[in-house]
Amino acid sequence: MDKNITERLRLRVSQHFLDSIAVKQEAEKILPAAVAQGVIAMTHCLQSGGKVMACGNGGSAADAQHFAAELIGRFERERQELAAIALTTDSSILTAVGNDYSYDEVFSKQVRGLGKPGDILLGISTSGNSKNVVKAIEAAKKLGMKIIALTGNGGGKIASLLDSNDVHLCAPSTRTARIQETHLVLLHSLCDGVDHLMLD
Ligand SMILES: O=C(CO)[C@@H](O)[C@H](O)[C@H](O)[C@H](O)COP(=O)(O)O
Ligand SMILES: [Zn+2]
Repeated sequence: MDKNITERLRLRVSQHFLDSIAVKQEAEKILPAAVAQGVIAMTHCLQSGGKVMACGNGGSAADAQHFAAELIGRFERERQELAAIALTTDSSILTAVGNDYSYDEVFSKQVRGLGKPGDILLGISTSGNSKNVVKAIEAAKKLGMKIIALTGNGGGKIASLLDSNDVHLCAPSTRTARIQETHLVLLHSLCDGVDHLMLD
């Protein structure tokens, strides 16, 4: 392998780490209090018989699934199963609703089908503008659900839909990869906080 290529790639990787660290350091200054609000809301919802529904596209779909797995399975410690579902996993629902209605409706129809007042919608969008997440939030709010939104890029359209009952965790970056990396820390912080309130 050409030494120049190796060196160029090594520098790019170093820069990814440095950029990711910088966004996380900025996030640490502005987001912990809002995460605490999210933890309290989620714990209250779960202990009152409610559930958390999570959605997002692409990497954020993976994040939604990752989060639901840690509530149903476990995070770092053993505890009871917690009611969480990712709205990104049923390919029959996703293809039928996408085909018969619109891809914009794939999450909102599940929210209307499964959601109850007191449940939480965890909506994840790095741009804050994905229409299917926006419509899911609109549907959830109509049902009396609370929203925990993970966004970036200033929050996009999603920011304008949220009110003081909701929790907005906006990663301070415009770059999708950096926002997603910060979202993972936020999701693990939510898991850790719920475990802390339930187990300690
Ligand atoms: O994971 C990545 C890029 O890192 C992509 O798959 C990305 O998630 C997709 O482009 C999504 O469709 C972006 O949607 P959003 O985060 O803006 O709502
Ligand atoms: Zn995890």
